[in-house]
Parts: sequence; C-alpha cells; structure tokens
Amino acid sequence: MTDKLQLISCNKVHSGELRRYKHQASSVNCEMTFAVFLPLQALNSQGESLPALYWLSGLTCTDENFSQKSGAFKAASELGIVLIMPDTSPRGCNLPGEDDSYDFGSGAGFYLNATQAPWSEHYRMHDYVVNDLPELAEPLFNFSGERSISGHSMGGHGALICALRNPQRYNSISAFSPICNPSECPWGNKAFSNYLGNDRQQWKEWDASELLGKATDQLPLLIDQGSADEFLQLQLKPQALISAASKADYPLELRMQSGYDHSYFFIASFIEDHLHFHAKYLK
Ligand SMILES: CC(=O)Oc1ccc2c(C)cc(=O)oc2c1
Repeated sequence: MTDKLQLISCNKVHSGELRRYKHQASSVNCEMTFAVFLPLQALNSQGESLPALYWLSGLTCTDENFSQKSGAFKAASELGIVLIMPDTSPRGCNLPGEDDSYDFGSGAGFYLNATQAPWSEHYRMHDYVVNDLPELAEPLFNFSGERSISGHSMGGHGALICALRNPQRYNSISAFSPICNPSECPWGNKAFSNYLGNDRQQWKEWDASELLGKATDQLPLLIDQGSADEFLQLQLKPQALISAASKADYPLELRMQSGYDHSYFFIASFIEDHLHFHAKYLK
C-alpha cells in the first residue's frame, strides 16, 4: 500500500515522527493529503502493535491545524496511540463555488457523501475517512485493529456520524464543540441543501442527533463544549444531542467547560483528557 503514498515531510516530535503524505484517493476522485503521528513504539523494528485515533478538523482547516496547535503528541507518545489526521475536504476539483466561502466547498466537506451534482463526484469524505484512509494509513505501522475517532466543530460532527453509522469500526468517540444538529443550523442547512438536495429525510442519515436517537449499538462518547463559545446557540446546539441521548438511553458524557471559546486554545486545554479517555477503550 505504501507505494501509493508520496511522503511530503517528516519531522521528529516527542521521540516519534509526524509525517505528511499525499496520494490519489478513489473515494473522492482526487489527490488528498493527510498527516500521521507515529509514536516511537511504532518506529522500532519489533513493531509493537498500536491502536489509532482519527482526528477530524473543522471548517477552514487542513491536516495541519491539529498538528501545529493541539499539543497532542506528548500524550499520544506516552499512551502509544497513532494519530491519523485527514484534510477537511477534496481540493482543487474546479467545481463552481468551491472556493467562494469558508463554510462550503474547500475546507468544508462535512464528512458526508454528497448525492448532488457537481459535488457527488468528489465530496465523499465519509467514504474517504471510513474506508480509503484506513486502508492506506494503517499499514504504515503494526496496527492493533483498534481505532477510535474524535474531532472539532464540523469535525466533531464528522466523528459522530462516522462512528454512529459504522459502530463496529470504532471503539470510542469524542468531540470538541461539535455541530450537533446540522439539519437545524445555518452551517448545516447550507451544506446539506447543496451536498444532499432539498429532501430533508435524506439529511437525517447524516445528522448526528438523528443518528444517535436511533442508534442500537452504543459506544463510549465524550464531548467537551466551551460555555463562552461564540457559535454555541446558533450553530452547535448541544441540547439536541443531549435530548436524543436521553430518549435513546445513549451514554453521553457532555462536559460544559466554563469560559472556553471555539478556538484551538480550548482543544489544547483538554486534548490530554480525550486521549486518556480513548486509551481506556483502545487496549
Ligand atoms: C485553526 C482554527 O481556528 O480552526 C477553526 C476555527 C473556526 C472554526 C469554525 C468557526 C467552525 C469549524 O467547524 O471549525 C473551525 C475551526
């Protein structure tokens, strides 16, 4: 599988390696970039078997924001967890409007499979994250077969829908400030109407609150939300997820963190908690 990957860069960090790769991806029909953090344990020739945590970033981000701003590598090194960090959308596909706004198109793939032209040919980030990326990234180390998923904002919602739609593939889910009910917020309305069309029944298949409300398989789920988040009321709507979890008896731990906003300062403050949370379910 590694012959399909082109190494872009490699930096030593916390005794491990942060590598960036590019490759042609069949799910999204274009070139994609991703980053992987391999702790020291993944680099020695004995090849201790290690689990993976997928990180999905939010609107406007690339594979690089989490690497540069979260401070996750020290804990990932100590816990022996490989981090796999995809980009947030296909790019450079020359679709009309692809680069016109921060909340749609490039940097805003929403981790779903678009059904509407012209987006449906490339904007299939669900299949990329759930199928293509694991096939390429997991052979880079001695993979234990255990994976979990986390993310921020649009990526927090992405982590929720990837795991709720494919509970057998993940051991645990976490999110920072996720969009909780995209069918009922402006970012979600814009993305879903363009990617999925106007039939709101179809939207339910990609909305975390809808999926959680009818989930039959339950995964451990941790969410951190800042109380001073500027997007809390209009866009994120955690109450919808709390209500769905309560109706479905789904075990959700949602921690309201006093005074934190939507930025990576919030993520950096609690990422170690999230890594320790996932470590419990990855061994
Ligand atoms: C690096 C960074 O600040 O990331 C960032 C900023 C803002 C947002 C918003 C507004 C939404 C989202 O989904 O992600 C996101 C990420």
